[in-house]
Amino acid sequence: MTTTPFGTRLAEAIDEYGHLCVGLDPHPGMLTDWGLSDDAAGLREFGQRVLEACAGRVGVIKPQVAFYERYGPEGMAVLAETTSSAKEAGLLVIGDAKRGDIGSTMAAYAEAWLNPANAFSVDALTVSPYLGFGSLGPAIKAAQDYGAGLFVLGLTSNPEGAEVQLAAAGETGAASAEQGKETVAGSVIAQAAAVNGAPERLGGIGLVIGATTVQLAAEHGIDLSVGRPPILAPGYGAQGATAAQIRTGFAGAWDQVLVNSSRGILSAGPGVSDLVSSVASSRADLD
Ligand SMILES: O=C(O)c1cc(=O)[nH]c(=O)n1[C@@H]1O[C@H](COP(=O)(O)O)[C@@H](O)[C@H]1O
Repeated sequence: MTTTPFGTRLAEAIDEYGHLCVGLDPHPGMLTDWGLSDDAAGLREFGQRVLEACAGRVGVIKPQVAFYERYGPEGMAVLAETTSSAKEAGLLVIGDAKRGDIGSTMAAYAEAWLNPANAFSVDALTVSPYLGFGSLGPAIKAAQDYGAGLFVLGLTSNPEGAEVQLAAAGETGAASAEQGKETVAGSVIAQAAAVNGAPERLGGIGLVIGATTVQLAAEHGIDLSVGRPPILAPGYGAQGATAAQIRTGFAGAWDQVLVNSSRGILSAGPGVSDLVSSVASSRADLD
């Protein structure tokens, strides 16, 4: 059975449901605010309510793995269950696990998260290239083999990211980068673009570019539209970026962008109808 490539599936989801991605970040304080227990049962109920609010209203959700991992095996079982229910409801799932390791270990992470036969299988995974872009090779191969996607951390939304991401690129990275090659992030972004080639609509190897930091791309001569990577843009809402700033910041790359909102949506809970209203107003704000 051939799977439609992730870039194509994501482009269709954006066309149908717009640019909003809802983040499932069940902070312990949020479970309490929702009147739920701070355990796996609370986590399960949280996920069911968010999925009910999202199904048929957004195209993509992004569970943040750390909030499940902290409940041990029971939490990870809830993650697998929530992911599988989301897929059944027609949602694309980005697993936000930010994996990154030496190549041989990266291959095992890629199998765990991208092989559809495995319990945590997601449509796309967030990965860190800061052990060197080449260390992601096995994950890129797995993504291509399984028709899955990756979102490679480029310019992250947190202010501390700049000390690494905007440092001068070393010899190897700079030599292989054709644009924005002066910085580490520019080199990473250029190498992701090279893997994508020239896709019709969106490639399978995406980037994470913070909604709060996107202006750094233009300031450092980085063209985000080369290779048409899908772009996951966290930072809308709780971290302060507005829809107007995001549209201006991404400019010509806007049709590649998926804007994540986690606390901005979830703080409307615990009622499903309030979550639905919050999803609708964020979608209208962004679209
Ligand atoms: O990869 C991510 O999703 C990510 C990258 C980044 O640069 N900044 C960032 O905030 N994120 C994630 O996006 C989500 C943002 O959550 P809110 O600030 O509550 O909307 C969290 O799950 C973060 O882990």
